[in-house]
Amino acid sequence: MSQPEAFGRYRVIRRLGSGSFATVWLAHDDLLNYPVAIKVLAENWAHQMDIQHRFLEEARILRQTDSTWLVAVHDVDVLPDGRPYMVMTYADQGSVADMVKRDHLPLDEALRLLTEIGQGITVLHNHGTIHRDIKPSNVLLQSSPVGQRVLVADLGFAKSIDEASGFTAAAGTPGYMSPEQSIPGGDLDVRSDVYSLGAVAYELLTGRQAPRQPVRTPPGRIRPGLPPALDELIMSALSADRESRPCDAKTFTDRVRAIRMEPELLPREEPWWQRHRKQWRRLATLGAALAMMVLTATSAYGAPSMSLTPIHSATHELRVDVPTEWVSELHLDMAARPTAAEAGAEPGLLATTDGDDWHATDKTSYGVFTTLMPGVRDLGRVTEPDRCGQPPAERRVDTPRWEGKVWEWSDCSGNGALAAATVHEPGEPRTVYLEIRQPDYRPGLTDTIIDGVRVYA
Ligand SMILES: Nc1ncnc2c1ncn2[C@@H]1O[C@H](COP(=O)(O)OP(=O)(O)OP(=O)(O)O)[C@@H](O)[C@H]1O
Repeated sequence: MSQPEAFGRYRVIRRLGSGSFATVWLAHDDLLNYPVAIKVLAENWAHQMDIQHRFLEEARILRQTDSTWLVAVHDVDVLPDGRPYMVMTYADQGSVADMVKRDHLPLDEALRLLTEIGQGITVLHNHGTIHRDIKPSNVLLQSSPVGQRVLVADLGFAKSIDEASGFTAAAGTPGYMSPEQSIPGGDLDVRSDVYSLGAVAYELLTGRQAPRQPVRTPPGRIRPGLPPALDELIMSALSADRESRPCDAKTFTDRVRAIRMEPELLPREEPWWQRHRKQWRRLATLGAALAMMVLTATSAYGAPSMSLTPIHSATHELRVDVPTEWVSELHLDMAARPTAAEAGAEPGLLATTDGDDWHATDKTSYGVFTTLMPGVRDLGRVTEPDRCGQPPAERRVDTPRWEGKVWEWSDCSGNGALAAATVHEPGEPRTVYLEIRQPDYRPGLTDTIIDGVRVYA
């Protein structure tokens, strides 16, 4: 697609992206000296009256609501070839979808985003509008002098509450839309948006899309330590029966806000040394004082409230979430075992209760070792099956993010359980090798740790 020079008085800078119906460009308003985003309806849709009507309706709703929590529309016009366009606030920090892909969000940050998204949807509900397509990629982020602002966007499927109670065509995005939205002719109300808010909440907290209906796994099972009230709220929002959901976005948002205001409900996710990790990173190993601190926490092994701490490699290429109780020592360049090193494993990141004894399976040490290897490596080339005096149980990893294999020794020479895994992102010729040593055999925890691994380019 060639880049136009300008739309009216707005000088085009670059393309921001395209959706099903439109392309969005970054442009500059030279008169007011301000960047704007311009959404132009695609040529193939521009002459369909119903699509054109929907496009202008989106612009009208955004103009009329004029809210801090919604993308603002400053102007609409039509190009000489008949394509309508709208001039919007430019969200310079991408979308919540980018953010979730990039980072494991601290709980308070996830709840802040959720509250602000909920406020945007509340504005729409008060205006008499159902959004019908709430998802992380439709929530944009903008820098502001007082911090980051959330802007709910893309009202392409929005519908007036009055019209939605009659016949409504199926519309929305699978994975985020309520069960009733997928039934053509189903009548809708604001509780469809509450379902989508529940799905967004699930993803913000776990980094994973909410499961398909019926949803049986509460987010707290994937991210241990969430306040039970939050688990309950999200599971109720994701109910197939809309009578069981909070009755509108305001009710949902008020409950999120109340949970966020109860400090005792929030586990401390970030130990103090992690907040100063730049200074600590200079040290290869944390000292004995920290080891003492963590020894006092060992009674919490396996407790349902166990929290995870994100750990980054020195180059920030790798991130892994490790049970906080295991992080008494942090080694940024721990050598891999000889077999793994021969297969190309670099020295890696180790968070553990005892780094000296990490490779000795006849000694007690719990934690997570992770490193990167070039290419797609089979586990059998990276580690040996006879490490714990018994053959491992083998299973496959097959999640939307990771493919690979895990070997698990439920009792490794009487010193707890050991898991070794090689995983790669589909189509990515780069393997993450992990070793997880834990006091007892919990494959769910192994899966949570693997699922939380992130590799940055
Ligand atoms: N106001 C804006 N500021 C910055 N980027 C924007 C803005 N509006 C949209 N974008 C970006 O432009 C791209 C296209 O957006 P658009 O809303 O047309 O489609 P989409 O949401 O990606 O897909 P679909 O509408 O098919 O679900 C997206 O990457 C979106 O993040």
